[in-house]
Amino acid sequence: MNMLVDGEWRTDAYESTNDDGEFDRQETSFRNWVEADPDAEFPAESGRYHLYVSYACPWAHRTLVTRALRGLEDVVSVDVVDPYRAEDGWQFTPGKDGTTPDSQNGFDYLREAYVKADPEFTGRVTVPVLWDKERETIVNNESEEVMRMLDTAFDEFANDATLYPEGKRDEIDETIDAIYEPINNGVYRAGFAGSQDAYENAVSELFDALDHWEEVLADQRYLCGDALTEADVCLFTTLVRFDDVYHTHFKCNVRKIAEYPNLWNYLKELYQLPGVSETVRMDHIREHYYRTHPDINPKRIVAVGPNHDFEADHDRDRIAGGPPRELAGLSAD
Ligand SMILES: N[C@@H](CCC(=O)N[C@@H](CS)C(=O)NCC(=O)O)C(=O)O
Repeated sequence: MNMLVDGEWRTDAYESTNDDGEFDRQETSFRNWVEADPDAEFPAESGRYHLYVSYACPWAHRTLVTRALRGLEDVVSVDVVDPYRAEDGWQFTPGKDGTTPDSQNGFDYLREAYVKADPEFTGRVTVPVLWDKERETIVNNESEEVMRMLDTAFDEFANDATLYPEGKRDEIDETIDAIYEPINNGVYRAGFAGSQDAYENAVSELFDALDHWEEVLADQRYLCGDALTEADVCLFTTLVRFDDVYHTHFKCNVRKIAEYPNLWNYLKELYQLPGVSETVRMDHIREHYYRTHPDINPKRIVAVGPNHDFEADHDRDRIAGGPPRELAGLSAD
């Protein structure tokens, strides 16, 4: 695998599975916070912060969905890397459909932004990255924290559709934690497993968790009750990729999401919220996964199905609750 070591790009640097063949996800390293306080080190301001993302990445996708749901498109800018991550890591390939140049630094590779932020940086070069245009540095590259900052620090510039309402915060945090290991990271633990046991454990935990949430969603609108929250954003970005890539490429093939009536309708409802469909680029998702992991898919052939219609009607209005008023009135198209 490829990473930076003391600011130098290395292609032979680390093992991502442990001795039992289990996938180990590394900790991210830039952990500063944007705050709604003009005296903070990183104060929330319109036009000051920038996201580097890949449309392929479920972690980066959380930040894009939050930005869309809070109406922050004109407040926080975005650049999009090439979905295909080759030897040199995430790359800017303007001209390829759906990608952008690096509008902030003019770099060819995302790793250059990491080195600019820390010339001695050691670690993986991951998306998402929240970049501060004023200090010219990385604020944070941990998706859960970037999502939280977009949702809570920018209220002055955002709509009122908070995804982290007071009174629900503990439950939201607990739910985000509860779905992380078996579901969000579980698909990776299955896909990158280096042993049969590690794979089977991951898959069985994954489908137990999906079965559980399928039941919860039978008579509850969202993961934490009547109101849409950050926990739903976190589940959404895994569910929307599931049948196209995790089911086949990561061998998570006990069931498809489309075979779970409640999860499937819930997924369609979230997809149809204003601004969300624009954040879903299935071409980038497919290309990234099928081409970027040659140890799993050596011929790099990109699977073409299943072409779900996420715009099809959903049945979630049968359950109490619904999207926040700010979003309910807007049409998805
Ligand atoms: N914990 C991080 C994980 C981010 C992450 O692993 N992103 C992947 C893309 S899906 C990445 O950039 N991987 C590059 C690499 O590992 O070299 C977060 O949630 O932000």
